[in-house]
Amino acid sequence: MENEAMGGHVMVPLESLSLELPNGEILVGYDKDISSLQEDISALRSRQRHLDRRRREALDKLIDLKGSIRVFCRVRPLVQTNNLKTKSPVTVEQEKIAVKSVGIKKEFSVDRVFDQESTQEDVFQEVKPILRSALDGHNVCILAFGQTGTGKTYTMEGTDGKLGIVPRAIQELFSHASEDSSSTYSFSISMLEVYLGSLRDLLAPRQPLFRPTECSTACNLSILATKSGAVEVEGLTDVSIPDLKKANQWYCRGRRARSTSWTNVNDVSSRSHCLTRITIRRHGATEQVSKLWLIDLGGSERLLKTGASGLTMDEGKAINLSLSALGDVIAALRRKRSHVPYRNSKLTQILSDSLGDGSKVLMVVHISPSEDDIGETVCSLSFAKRARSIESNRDIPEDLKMLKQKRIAELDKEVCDADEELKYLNEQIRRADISLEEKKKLTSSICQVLSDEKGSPRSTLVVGHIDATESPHPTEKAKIRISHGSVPHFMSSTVCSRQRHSAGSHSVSKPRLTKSVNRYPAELTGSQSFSYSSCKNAAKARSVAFSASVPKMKCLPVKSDLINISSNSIDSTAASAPRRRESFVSRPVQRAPLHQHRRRMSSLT
Ligand SMILES: Nc1ncnc2c1ncn2[C@@H]1O[C@H](COP(=O)(O)OP(=O)(O)OP(=O)(O)O)[C@@H](O)[C@H]1O
Repeated sequence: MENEAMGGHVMVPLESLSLELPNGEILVGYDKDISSLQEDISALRSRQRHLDRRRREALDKLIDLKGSIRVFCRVRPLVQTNNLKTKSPVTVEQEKIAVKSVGIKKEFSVDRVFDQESTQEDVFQEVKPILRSALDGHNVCILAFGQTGTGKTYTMEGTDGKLGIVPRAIQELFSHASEDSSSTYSFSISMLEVYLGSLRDLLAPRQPLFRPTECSTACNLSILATKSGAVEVEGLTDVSIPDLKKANQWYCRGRRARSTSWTNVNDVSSRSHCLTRITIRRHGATEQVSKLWLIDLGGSERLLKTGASGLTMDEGKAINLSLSALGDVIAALRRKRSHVPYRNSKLTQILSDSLGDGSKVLMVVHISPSEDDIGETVCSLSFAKRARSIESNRDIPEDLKMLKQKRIAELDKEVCDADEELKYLNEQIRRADISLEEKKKLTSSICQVLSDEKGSPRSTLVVGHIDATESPHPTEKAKIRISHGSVPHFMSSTVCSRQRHSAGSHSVSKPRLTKSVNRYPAELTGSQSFSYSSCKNAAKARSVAFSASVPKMKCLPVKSDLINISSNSIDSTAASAPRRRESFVSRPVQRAPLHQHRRRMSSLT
């Protein structure tokens, strides 16, 4: 009987596995399989490291070319309170905003304009690349700036169903971390508010409500700078966020703490800066730590309002001071000045290690399209112009501009291609790791069975389960469940079999077609199998070139708790798939005794 499926179980000839049997005989195939698999994984990992390095370099160049301090402008839709009858003085193009009204005619250039119809998704797509920089180890700052009511909180936090940058960024970080098999990441979150020049920890254990003028210890945090230049807020709560759910819970809690102050203390949040910090730890050969700051700045209209008094005036002054200090710092960085005035405000002190060299800054300036707000709109755009790190395209000669655009497009493509290929490699490594694990488990199970039996090689082992209808001659006696570790009586060697075995080990068996095990055994359906040669898209096509150095692979299904080692006659999918038999069938001397064992098996059925 050729078919070794018995009682719904697939019988696996041991010559398909490479093991040292108790009698000293070596069965070739299995160990080699594991070591080849390990080699494959190591080749894939080395390709992954190489690609990741290339992607990082390209992304870094890309962001620097686009400007390490970038400025976007978002125009809020008109709201009921605006004068809807007059025509909006603001007109926009992709990178330009013109403000025209009586006595005013100004034009501003930014890196990207989001008009009134732009969605949260549109904005986030442009933010995404800078998040990769944060994951790559750079400190990153994303700031929302603008007059009160122009949509800073809408852009950063969003609303239900229209999530803003912060929740999307958190989601993106976790999603990337789960896909990247080259490193492991861990994240933690802190949230604080800068109000009237003091720092308030938004994630601190709850305390009785207090008025801002009566700040307790919770808002007297101080800023420390380490020798290496890193900045830390002393005593600031930093909560580890192991998963997205926990991250969102803590973020919501911080938001609530901010709005509670607002409710109870008369509009505090619109007169404070709210800072969310995600600390990213990338664990690899060395640990890399970076900070992602997501900042909802206080409303800038306070700069222009002079009629305020009392607490409102103090708040206005505080915001005025910190925003102009921020403008000074960014302008000094842009001009590459040797002295950068970080110490002029708490806000710039906290951010001093995240605005300068090696950091990436993105400022989203918010404006209102209404005629009523034209003064504040011009003011906000002037701030943006000062902050922008690169010369506007208008000041660059046409040929240089084209050259730059070309280079940006090339780098963009390089990053995208590398990303796609990395995704593909990650998946391959994940699958190969699963296969390796399964193989190791199988080996140890087989060793267990063999050592239990002391000195008698078995011809076949049942290591999986198949549909009973596909098992032509089920014989209960012939089953060996590896998990039980027990061996049926018929599997024990007899005097005859031992004689045959010793005779056979000296003779060359006739070439008989044996059921070989796939290198990556178990239920190899088309969708589960993977190889470079099956690549369909560009990234996959590139992998084909690489496949010359990496052997083709097939994988185990993730959920397989029973390993179905298929035989040709049982698994038609596997039968049609290319098999790697050479490691098993080309050693007749080693197969001989097993071949004879199979004959004995056949006679039992
Ligand atoms: N792009 C937009 N699309 C739809 N609604 C928006 C948009 N921008 C802002 N809004 C709405 O305008 C209102 C004011 O927005 P938001 O509170 O975000 O402004 P803000 O700049 O954060 O104000 P503050 O400085 O007082 O915190 C909100 O109701 C918000 O939902």
